[in-house]
Amino acid sequence: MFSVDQTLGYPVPLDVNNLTDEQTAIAIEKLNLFYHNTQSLMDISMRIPKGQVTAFIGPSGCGKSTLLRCMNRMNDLVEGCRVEGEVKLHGMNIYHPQVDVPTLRRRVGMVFQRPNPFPKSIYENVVYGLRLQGVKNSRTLDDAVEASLRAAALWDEVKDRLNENAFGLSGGQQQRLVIARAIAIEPEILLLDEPTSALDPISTLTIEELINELKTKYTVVIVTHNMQQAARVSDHTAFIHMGKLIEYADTDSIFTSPRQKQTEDYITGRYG
Ligand SMILES: Nc1ncnc2c1ncn2[C@@H]1O[C@H](COP(=O)(O)OP(=O)(O)OP(=O)(O)O)[C@@H](O)[C@H]1O
Repeated sequence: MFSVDQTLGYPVPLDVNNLTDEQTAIAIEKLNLFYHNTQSLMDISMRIPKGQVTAFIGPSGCGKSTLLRCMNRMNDLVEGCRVEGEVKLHGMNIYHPQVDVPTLRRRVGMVFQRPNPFPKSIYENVVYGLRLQGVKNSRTLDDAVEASLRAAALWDEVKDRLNENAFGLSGGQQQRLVIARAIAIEPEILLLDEPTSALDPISTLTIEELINELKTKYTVVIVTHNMQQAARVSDHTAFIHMGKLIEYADTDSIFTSPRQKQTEDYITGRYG
C-alpha cells in the first residue's frame, strides 16, 4: 500500500495517477469499448500498480466487469464487442494483433463470481493448467498442488482428500480451489470479478484475508459491489460511473475525502 517517501523517510501511499513504468503492472490508455453500437467504456486511462490490490466500484451496469475483462481480453469472446485504445502489460499492447491470447491469459488469470471448478478431483483441478503446458513430472505436479493450495488457504482442509471430486467442496472452498487453480500457473496478475458475491460471510472473510496474502506475490484487481469489501481489501480504488472513470486514488482518500461529488454520493449511499 505504501512507498517510502525519500525526503520524509516514512511511508506515503503510492500516487496511482503518477505511477512510473516500474510501478505499473497494466497501463490503460484512451480505452473505448462498444457492444455493437452501444458504448460501454469511455476514454478510460489509468495505471494499475504492481503488487497491490486495486478495486473497481460503481453502480450496477457502470462497466466494472467490462473494464476488468479488457485486461485479459475476455471480451474477445463477446460477439459484437469492439475495443479502441491500448491496454499495456509491461509496455506491450495486449490488443496488438500478434499477441497470443492463451499466453496472455496465463499471465493474467481470472476468477469469476460463481466458483467454477471442473468436474474432476481437487488435485486435477489445481494441475489443470500445468498439464495443458505439458508438465508431466509427478513430483513437480505434487509440489505445485501443495504450494497452490497453501497459497489459497485451502491445503489444511483438503490435503487428505485430494482425489475427491471438487464438487464435494463447499462454495467458499470451491472458490479458493479456483484461486489455487489460477495461481498454479503463476500468473503475474489476478483478476477477481466479484469473487465473494455467491459466498456466505465466513467464506467471504476467508477470501478477503487471502486477497491480502496474494498481493505479496501478485497484482490483484477486484470488482466488487460491496464498498466495505473494497475498503477492507484494496490499496487503491477506482470509481466508475456510466462507463467513465470518475475518480481513482488510494482507498483511504476515496472513502474519507473523495474529490468528486459523484463519488461522494455513491459512497454515502445516495445512489447506486
Ligand atoms: N455481453 C454483452 N453484450 C452487450 N452488452 C453488454 C454485455 N456485457 C455487458 N454489457 C453492457 O455493458 C454495460 C456494462 O456492463 P458491466 O457488466 O461491465 O457492468 P458492471 O458494472 O460490471 O455491472 P454489475 O455490477 O451489475 O455486474 C452494461 O450496460 C451492460 O448491459
